[in-house]
Amino acid sequence: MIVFFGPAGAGKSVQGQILAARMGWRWLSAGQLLRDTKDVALLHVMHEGKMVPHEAITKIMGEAISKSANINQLILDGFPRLLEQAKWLTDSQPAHGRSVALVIVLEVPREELLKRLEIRGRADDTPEAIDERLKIYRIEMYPVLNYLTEQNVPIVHIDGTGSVGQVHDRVVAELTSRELV
Ligand SMILES: Nc1ncnc2c1ncn2[C@@H]1O[C@H](COP(=O)(O)OP(=O)(O)O)[C@@H](O)[C@H]1O
Repeated sequence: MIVFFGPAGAGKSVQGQILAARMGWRWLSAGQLLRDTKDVALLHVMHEGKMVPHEAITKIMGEAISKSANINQLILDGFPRLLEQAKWLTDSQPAHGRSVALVIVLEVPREELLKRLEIRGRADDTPEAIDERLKIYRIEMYPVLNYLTEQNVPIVHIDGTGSVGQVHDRVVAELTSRELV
């Protein structure tokens, strides 16, 4: 599994989808899987930019990972976001028969994130929800990355600015140097 990590607007989904399409891998986006449930209570939480309950997101991600048994490599996007999710993921690695090969942290300055989110204009991209999501990221990123470091999960920080193609090239160069492609 390769995890794309970063704040809202960093380009996790775009990069995750391009990489999956190019390599024949599967892209599993927490946000997309949650939206696909059409569950009114979950959608309400998402609309406020808050995190959905642990049980809900781990059930959805766990099922999606289990259903992907025949897929060579999985790209996780937007999961794990919280420490308890990171713990769940490393604890369930043996059950899934997969481990996290690399965490890619996409780095983009705040002003650029805000510009990108304004252009995206998704239903849950209200100023309040964006603020809340960026705040949660600032608070949670260190516990999650520290925990994964302690677990010897490789982490790389990649510059997420520039064109989609430029960022993709940086990602592929990193995966190539680690012999993951
Ligand atoms: N790992 C997660 N745990 C809990 N809630 C999540 C998680 N991932 C996504 N969500 C919910 O889905 C919303 C949209 O997430 P996502 O599509 O990844 O967009 P963004 O990258 O812009 O935050 C989040 O604001 C949150 O409510």
